[in-house]
Amino acid sequence: HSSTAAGRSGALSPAPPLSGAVQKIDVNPPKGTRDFPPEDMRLRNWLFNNFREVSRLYAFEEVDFPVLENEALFTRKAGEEIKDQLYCFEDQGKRRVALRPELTPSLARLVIQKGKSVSLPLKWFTVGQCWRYERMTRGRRREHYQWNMDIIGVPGVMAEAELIASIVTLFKRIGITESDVGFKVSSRKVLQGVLKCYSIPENLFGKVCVIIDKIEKIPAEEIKKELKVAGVSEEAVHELLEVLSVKSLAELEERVDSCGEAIADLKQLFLLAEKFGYSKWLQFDASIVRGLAYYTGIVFEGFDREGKLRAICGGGRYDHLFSTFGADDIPACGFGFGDAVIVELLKEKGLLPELSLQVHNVVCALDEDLQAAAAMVANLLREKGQSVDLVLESKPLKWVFKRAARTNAERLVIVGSSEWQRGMVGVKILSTGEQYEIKLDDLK
Ligand SMILES: Nc1ccc(Br)nc1
Repeated sequence: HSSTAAGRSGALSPAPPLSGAVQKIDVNPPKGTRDFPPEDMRLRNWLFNNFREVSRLYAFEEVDFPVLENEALFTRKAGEEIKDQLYCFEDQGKRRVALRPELTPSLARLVIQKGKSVSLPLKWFTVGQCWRYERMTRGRRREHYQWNMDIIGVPGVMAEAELIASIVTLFKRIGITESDVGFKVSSRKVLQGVLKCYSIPENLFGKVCVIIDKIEKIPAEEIKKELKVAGVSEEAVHELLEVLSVKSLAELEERVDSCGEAIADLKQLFLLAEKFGYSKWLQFDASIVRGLAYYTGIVFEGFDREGKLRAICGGGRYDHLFSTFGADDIPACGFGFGDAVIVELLKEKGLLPELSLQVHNVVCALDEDLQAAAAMVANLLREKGQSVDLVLESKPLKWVFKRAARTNAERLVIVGSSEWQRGMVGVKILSTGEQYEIKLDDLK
């Protein structure tokens, strides 16, 4: 809304074209993006307030970053979809910039920027909009909001256990139980072990994980071909795919002796899950790798047990992200929790909350020259912390009653001239219909 003098006086506002034929703008938001009209915004605020409350319970500090970042933050060379779909452009200063597709690189950038001025461990959270440029052929969204929680500076799996605990807390708060969702958990150290066994160079690790993450999305032959093109030997490819189909930690222990570290981490995590009281939510699943190149250890994703939806959330350990930005490495882990799949799940489970506009008072003047008096009454109530929907034009009482019903007002405060002369106002309690007069000073 223009608050400049020009806006008020209209001095600079353009004159309507003489022809009167004004081309109607497209009132829809850009392709792949959403508006949040009041009802949708109430649901979003309800969800985000739960994100924030859980973050507070776990003593995480809120941080935020620009949605626009230097493109270099995301130009990893591991063939990730997130890179292929980067929403990037050259700005008017000829800088290569991008709308962030995820939040972790921004977080790492800020941690490096803060350097020695922050003491570890850091526990930071943010809720931010993330973008991708998806060819509209697939008609998917190009933006979503993610809740991110990250623990920076803790090498042990207590950090991952704490992060998963926070997500369990969130699920419980919104009515989701372990019969609705679970977490598939694995460790990328399993793959690292295999690659080492077959002396595949370390620098292929990220790329191999990104390819393997597509295992349920593209045929195995395609996976094998991409791995071979990436430089993985035939026998290593075979062993990789074998390992991914292992069904239990015990079986993994038997099969691959190079997974010692992975198994130790996973055993520790399942033990901690027991202590945290959420072991029923977890299951080992060797095929879980996640599609981000920078994970290096435990990885996990929240899934719906009916198998109808995409992953609800996902995360893991990323101990070398900082060195890819030219800084000293700091052990780190975190997760992202999107705002879309969870709403689909709540719909499926009939758990969407009923959220309506709630107003304490509708205040109206019975005639034009009492508008100022009505404004005084509104001000008095607002100073007492009460919400007031002040009727801003003279309207028939019938209109006011309808308005009060639509805003679920608790009561109607009517300013009429005879009452006002006596320092009184009329009150109608809308739930009971009870009606009475009250001295202005006694209005609370
Ligand atoms: N990374 C990303 C960004 C935006 C959407 Br929608 N999905 C994934």
